[in-house]
Amino acid sequence: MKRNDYISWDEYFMGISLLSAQRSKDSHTQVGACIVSQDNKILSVGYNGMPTGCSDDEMPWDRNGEFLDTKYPFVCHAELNAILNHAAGSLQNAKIYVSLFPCNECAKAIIQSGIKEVVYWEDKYADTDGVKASKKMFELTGVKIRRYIPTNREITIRL
Ligand SMILES: Nc1nc(=O)n([C@H]2C[C@H](O)[C@@H](COP(=O)(O)O)O2)cc1CO
Ligand SMILES: [Zn+2]
Repeated sequence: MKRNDYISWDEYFMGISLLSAQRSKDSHTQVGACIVSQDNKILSVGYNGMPTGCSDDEMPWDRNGEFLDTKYPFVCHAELNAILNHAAGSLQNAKIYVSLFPCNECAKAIIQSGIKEVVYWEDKYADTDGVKASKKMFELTGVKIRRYIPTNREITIRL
């Protein structure tokens, strides 16, 4: 008989996004992204981190202070990493599952790469101009945005 308590596609891809976020060295906000084709094949994953070659131990992780003493000019967002990690092929008509709503810079990269749907977990920066700009661009370009509805399913993975 067929097993029927298997996880849904949404749970699977959001779960991978949340697991990827666990790789982040950012102590304040860990973000994960998982890009999936129209027919539900995983194309790429990413999380927020310093550019390759910029040591996690030497780069700043602060949120406040002089701009150049903070993480902001340096850190590569989860969505951009996932897009750039997709070395070959097209992201046309793909979907991106993200643990945090994309900023305006990532929104541009999402649109330009051909991704057509954004499924997000959290939108804690909804009041910022960056996120407002993202929503404007997604609306104008017909990129669908959808909040992931938590199912409260608990999965324990003992590592
Ligand atoms: N969508 C996003 N994807 C991301 O990867 N990030 C990253 C950049 C920083 O490393 C961190 C946000 O830091 P904070 O301002 O919450 O301490 O999350 C941030 C956003 C928010 O737009
Ligand atoms: Zn971003």
